[in-house]
Amino acid sequence: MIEATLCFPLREWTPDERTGDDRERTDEVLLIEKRRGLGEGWYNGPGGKLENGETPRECAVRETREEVGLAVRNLEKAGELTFTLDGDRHTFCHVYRTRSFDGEPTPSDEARPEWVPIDEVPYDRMWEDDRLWLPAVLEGDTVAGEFRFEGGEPLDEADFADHDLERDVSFEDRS
Ligand SMILES: Nc1ncnc2c1[nH]c(=O)n2[C@H]1C[C@H](O)[C@@H](COP(=O)(O)OP(=O)(O)OP(=O)(O)O)O1
Repeated sequence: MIEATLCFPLREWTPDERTGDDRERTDEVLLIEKRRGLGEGWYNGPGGKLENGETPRECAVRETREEVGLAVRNLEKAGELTFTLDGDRHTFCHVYRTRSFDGEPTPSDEARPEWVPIDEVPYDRMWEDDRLWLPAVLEGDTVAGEFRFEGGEPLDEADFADHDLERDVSFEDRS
């Protein structure tokens, strides 16, 4: 089974007096438009597969740096998601959020970053399961879930079948 991570950097959006942009204050989340690999063309958080010897937290920090050039710190564990394919466990994904980071997001070969107000997340351009668990993560809750896909590899072309989801979960493993 693949072990992977997702990281959702958050910031408070403040009105811009210079440009007169005075939309209501809201949080924004840094999403990426994936340029290659699994989920290509869809929005997601920065993240990817663990490398040898790496902890999930180290992986989330590395992937966020590699994909969008942001140095994230103080990651808070927000979710544990299992994706199954045709009844077999395919990917186990650790989800983090953070409000601590240095740098400005910049595009890479893998990803185009975009700050998005949390009430405008483009769920119609994301993995089908994201709309089920990401709102809770962006609201500060914790989640654990299993999301079942059917139809064979690759996972991003399989059909989303059903799921189980728990909120307000505590994680024994603080990785
Ligand atoms: N169903 C679903 N919803 C939301 N997010 C995901 C899924 N399935 C997934 O695999 N994912 C996430 C988990 C990972 O963050 C990415 C997939 O990682 P990938 O881009 O393949 O990993 P990298 O290590 O960056 O890839 P390569 O470097 O090997 O190209 O999607």
